[in-house]
Amino acid sequence: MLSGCQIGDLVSIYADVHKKCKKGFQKLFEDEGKLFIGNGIVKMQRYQLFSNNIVQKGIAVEVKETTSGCPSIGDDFLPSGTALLQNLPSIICVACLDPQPGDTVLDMCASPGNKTTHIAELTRNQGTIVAIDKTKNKVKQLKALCEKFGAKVHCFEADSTKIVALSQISDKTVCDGPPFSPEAFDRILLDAPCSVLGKRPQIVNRLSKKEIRSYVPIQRKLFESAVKLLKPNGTLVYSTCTITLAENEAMVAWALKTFENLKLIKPKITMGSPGWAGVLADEDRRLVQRFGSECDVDSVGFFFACFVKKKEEK
Ligand SMILES: C[S@@+](CC[C@H](N)C(=O)[O-])C[C@H]1O[C@@H](n2cnc3c(N)ncnc32)[C@H](O)[C@@H]1O
Repeated sequence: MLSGCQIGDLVSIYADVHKKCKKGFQKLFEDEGKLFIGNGIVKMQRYQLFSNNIVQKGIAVEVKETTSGCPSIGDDFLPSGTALLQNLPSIICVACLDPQPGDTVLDMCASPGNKTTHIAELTRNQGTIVAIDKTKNKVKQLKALCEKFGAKVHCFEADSTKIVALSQISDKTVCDGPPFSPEAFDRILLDAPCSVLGKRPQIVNRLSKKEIRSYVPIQRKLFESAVKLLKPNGTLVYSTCTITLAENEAMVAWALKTFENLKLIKPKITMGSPGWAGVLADEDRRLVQRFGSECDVDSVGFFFACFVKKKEEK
């Protein structure tokens, strides 16, 4: 922000891709990593942003136009607790989990709880919903969001790769938290930790190839827990907000090969494009749902697949 900028001035907004612009820099910043992203109106002056001992909170520049075309939608857009804005594929993937009143549902990787609250809404708060996340702070966020929306959810801090009991537990219910008896849930959402390459807008990504590849082992372990915890005839939705073949189609191919009792099914809503070629049979590619830049629907990069657990024949 240039010296002399006044509240109400129209200014251009740039991303500093190479992180070279120092806080409080007074001269015009020039760098090849300076990327124009939109225009806005000044709401705070330099001294409010850069003086010592100032708690930097609030809106400094109100965005009016963006190169991405996305509207600026903050917390003030709608009254608190009335609606939660989500990207289209995230909404569709929970709609395809199709939770019903009375169902016992597990959200294995739930924080901050966007999909959990949607699940509660679809069950009309008449299901038994269990939501897990790995760290204390994330569970705090999850509980806060559920509370804000009046979603009746049992939230627990746990590693979802380690939540399956070795055998049936008779003296406790899923509401008491993990470990859970095998085959305890009607529906399971595995919205897996992933390389998040589908996020938009994404001006720059600093993940190394090693980091991008690091998610598959944990996704497989989570999948193993999910299959064990699913009731026969139960529904499992696996989703990621990334675009790699390894975390998406290849994960589905691995699951179908590893768990003979798992069947890929056609989702209730099919707005996504077929999966990428290479690892899945053509009929299976048509069942999985891929979203992203080269797909028909204009949305973030996202992937999901719906499975049903076949009943064992006796
Ligand atoms: C894609 S985010 C979930 C987003 C969430 N479903 C939503 O819609 O708001 C993945 C989450 O998985 C959590 N996570 C990662 N590893 C986990 C594990 N082993 N057990 C449980 N949660 C885990 C992360 O903390 C993160 O919050």
